[in-house]
Amino acid sequence: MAAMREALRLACISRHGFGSKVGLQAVEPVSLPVIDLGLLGDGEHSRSRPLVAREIGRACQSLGCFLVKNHGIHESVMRGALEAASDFFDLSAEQKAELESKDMRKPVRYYAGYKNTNEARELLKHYAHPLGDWIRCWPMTPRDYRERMGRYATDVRKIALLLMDAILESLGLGPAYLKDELEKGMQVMAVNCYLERTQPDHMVGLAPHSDYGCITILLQSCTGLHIFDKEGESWKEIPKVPDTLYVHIGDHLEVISNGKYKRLVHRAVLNSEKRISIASIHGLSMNEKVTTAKELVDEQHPKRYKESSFQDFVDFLSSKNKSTNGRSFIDSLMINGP
Ligand SMILES: O=C(O)CCC(=O)C(=O)O
Ligand SMILES: [Fe+2]
Repeated sequence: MAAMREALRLACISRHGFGSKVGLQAVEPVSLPVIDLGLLGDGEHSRSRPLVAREIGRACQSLGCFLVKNHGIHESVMRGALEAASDFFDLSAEQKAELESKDMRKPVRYYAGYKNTNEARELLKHYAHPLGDWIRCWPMTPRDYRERMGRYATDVRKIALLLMDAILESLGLGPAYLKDELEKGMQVMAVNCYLERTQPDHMVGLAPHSDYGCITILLQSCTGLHIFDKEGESWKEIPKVPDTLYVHIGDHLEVISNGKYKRLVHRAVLNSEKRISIASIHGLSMNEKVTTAKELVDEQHPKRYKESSFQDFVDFLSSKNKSTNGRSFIDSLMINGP
């Protein structure tokens, strides 16, 4: 009887839909390119650098994501960040509620999805760059949260800058392209905690979406991230590969590249254990407009996106469901519509 109910339930859930209801249907792990960052960091004249940049470009253009190894972040720093996050979510509901807000504009915000929705997710979102400006707004408890998360934030940002440099190079944009803007850019950390999957499982993780920034670097305690593979038209699971970090493309890189590199639609599902993920989102600063590189616009490739800033994204989120007709942020930027 239970098996029949399960079979019926699986048959009811659309296999490829973008719907937020995520069942237990089998989702294959995806095979991801693994980029050796050790070969990128050797300075601009390293012989391997152009090859690695090309490899990154290929990954951006095909799947829209890849893993990085030899990234230089010590295992203890990554473990420390995951533990600090876990310790924060272990605090009492009252303690966490002190940071609770529905205001998307707040630089530090706690949100418990299970309170009002069927999302079994808690989120602590905080700005992280410039770190000195924001860290004093981060949670004061657990006592070592700021130190442990701060160390990871600093390290992961270095990787983001290195990767953005290589990604822009792979687009044929000069070595100084957006260098200053990225140096001054935003880093937002979405620290997520998903409850373990229980039966009956009417709860979901995180609904399908793309991230607003240029790139997202994700650290996870166990599997639960799915990406939408456009070619296979199916969801695929991101494996957890020891010592690697996972990277995917956000809306603003799609805009810069005039659609050559597409944002990656992804979702999170529940695991049989509590899951922590830390998504570090990197882009230009609050009021800096992101525009399509003019080098990538010509008669055959007319400009496809309007310019926008991080502030525009936050405003968009704040007005969602009021005036956006269910459209995503990137849809709202497309000159000829989605
Ligand atoms: O938990 C995950 O794996 C994904 C999190 C995510 O997509 C986000 O925070 O934007
Ligand atoms: Fe995301």
